[in-house]
Amino acid sequence: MNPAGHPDVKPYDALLVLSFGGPEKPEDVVPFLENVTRGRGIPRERLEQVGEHYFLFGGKSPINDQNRALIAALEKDFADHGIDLPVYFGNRNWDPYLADTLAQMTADGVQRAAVFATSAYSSWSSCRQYRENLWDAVEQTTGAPRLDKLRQYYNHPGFLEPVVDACLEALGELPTNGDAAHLVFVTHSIPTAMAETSGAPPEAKAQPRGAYVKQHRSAVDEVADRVRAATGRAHRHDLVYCSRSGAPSTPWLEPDVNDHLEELASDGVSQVVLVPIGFVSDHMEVIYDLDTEATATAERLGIRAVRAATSGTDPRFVAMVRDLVLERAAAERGESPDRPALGSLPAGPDICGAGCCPNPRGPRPALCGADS
Ligand SMILES: CC1=C(CCC(=O)O)c2cc3nc(cc4[nH]c(cc5[nH]c(cc1n2)c(C)c5CCC(=O)O)c(CCC(=O)O)c4C)C(CCC(=O)O)=C3C
Ligand SMILES: [Fe+2]
Repeated sequence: MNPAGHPDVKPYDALLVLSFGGPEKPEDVVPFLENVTRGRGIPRERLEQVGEHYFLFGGKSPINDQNRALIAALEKDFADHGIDLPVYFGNRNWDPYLADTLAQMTADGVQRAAVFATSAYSSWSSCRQYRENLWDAVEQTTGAPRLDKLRQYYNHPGFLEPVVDACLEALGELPTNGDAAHLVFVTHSIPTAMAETSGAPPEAKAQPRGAYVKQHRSAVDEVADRVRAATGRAHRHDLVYCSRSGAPSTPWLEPDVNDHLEELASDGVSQVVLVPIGFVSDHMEVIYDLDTEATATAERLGIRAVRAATSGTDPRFVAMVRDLVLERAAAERGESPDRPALGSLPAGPDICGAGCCPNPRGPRPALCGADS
């Protein structure tokens, strides 16, 4: 508490919500895809397909609106808790671009901001690439504020508890309350090489190499345990992947959700809940890869599929962001805050380890790490 009796956010004077970005209208789709894939060797064919996913939804991704809704919920939550902290919004791949937002924060006199990225797990794509983006933006901005990226939150109760409830709700929509339903936990596929080096530098033989999959398994087991405790039934469950990209010759994490559904159908499974455990809102991967493509696959196979909700603006998820800011602020003041974490892995570090989650295309400077 600060002298006014409000939670103490010192040394922070702003929060930055950092996300992926997405197109807002059809003309944005191609330039957006160019931003995402510059220098990545994504085959032209794949890009055309992904463009079609966006055009199917009018050329607009829901992700920016969802982030604006999260920010509105955060502003209300902060106000309700007597926290005076402006919230800024910056993206990696689309307007509002991170560099523009940082220039605005600088002009507004922000000195030191906490950064919340809309990506819960560790890997180059989901963590270090955002840290590289922060470095680049700070480099371009004279007098930029100091930025502290908040820890990964895949095992935070405020992230996992809404997922448990979403599973229960989805089960309730199935005949006989999803008695025999499989829980199909889905996350974004990444190249297996990126998955292996996630969490630690390539030369490290020790834990936590392979953090991306380990973190997902820990989250999945925790949710499945809690669903079992609530229903009194042990639902069979698996971790599978969506949105594979890249060259066909590069191995990515498998099985793909559609192949997995084929497998389940041949085992006689007739009900599934698709749980987007890798995502925090219903962006394009969720509404296309799961709600459109995987749902059509399930239908074709005679499997009844219900998709569980993402955290979105669930009040517990919003409160988690507040808790992460307060936790980090306390740590930066030299206190020893509680670090809530569920499952088999401890709360992640505030400062990423040296060389963790390396960039597959070679080292690039990144903010918010022991090697920054
Ligand atoms: C781990 C991970 C997350 C989850 C963590 C996080 O949220 O950050 C994520 C999220 C997202 N990915 C998104 C969109 C895209 N990702 C692509 C390509 C890629 N993603 C990768 C990984 C991830 N991606 C990778 C290794 C590539 C290959 C190219 C590269 O090495 O970078 C491509 C290119 C086309 C294609 O090939 O699919 C697009 C359009 C959107 C926006 C959705 C919307 O618009 O609503 C979101 C939230
Ligand atoms: Fe992606």
